[in-house]
Amino acid sequence: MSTMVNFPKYSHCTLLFVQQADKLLLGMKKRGFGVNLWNGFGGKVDLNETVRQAAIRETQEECGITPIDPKFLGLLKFNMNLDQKTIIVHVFKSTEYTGNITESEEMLPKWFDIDKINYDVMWPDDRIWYPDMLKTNVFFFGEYDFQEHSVITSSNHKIVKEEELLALQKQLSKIPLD
Ligand SMILES: Nc1nc2c([nH]c(=O)n2[C@H]2C[C@H](O)[C@@H](COP(=O)(O)OP(=O)(O)OP(=O)(O)O)O2)c(=O)[nH]1
Repeated sequence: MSTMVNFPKYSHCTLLFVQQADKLLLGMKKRGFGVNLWNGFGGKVDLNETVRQAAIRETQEECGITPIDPKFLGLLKFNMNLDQKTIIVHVFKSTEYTGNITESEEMLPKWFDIDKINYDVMWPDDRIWYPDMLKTNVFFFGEYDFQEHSVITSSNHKIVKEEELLALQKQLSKIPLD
């Protein structure tokens, strides 16, 4: 039985990664939630857009590129005790993009060697699910209880089938994927 604490208020976010061979494009968040942490590109889904549209838009806004054919590969559910809300994050990955990588007001983008990713300067859950996110054709679901923004009190990460992920997406989010 799950011991996770679910809060009534949900917010729906995206996170998009660009991975090419042994490199991953990340951005250092320059302001707001998760400031100074390296992360994929993303943010809140706006009214009247699909989750995938939000993932593309946020990436364009934050680092100037348009990701091609982003694949939906994971869902993260964060129960934030401090803010008394649950954040649902839809995770995507692209291998191709158009445009030039540029710094924005929100993010400083940089390519990392995958084997040199420094999880000490990232959200604490990232070290749990990145290894699966970095694989090909692996789909995952994770649920995390946060005490403060840097402290996880319980976690549950699992690999799922793509159909299960799509069913979970429908269950957890009223916003359509496409
Ligand atoms: N890697 C990782 N990303 C997380 C975690 N928690 C969390 O919200 N995120 C991501 C999801 C979103 O991409 C981002 C938060 O979105 P945001 O607050 O920057 O949203 P936004 O760009 O719409 O911001 P704003 O315009 O309202 O300032 O952080 C986490 O634990 N790990």
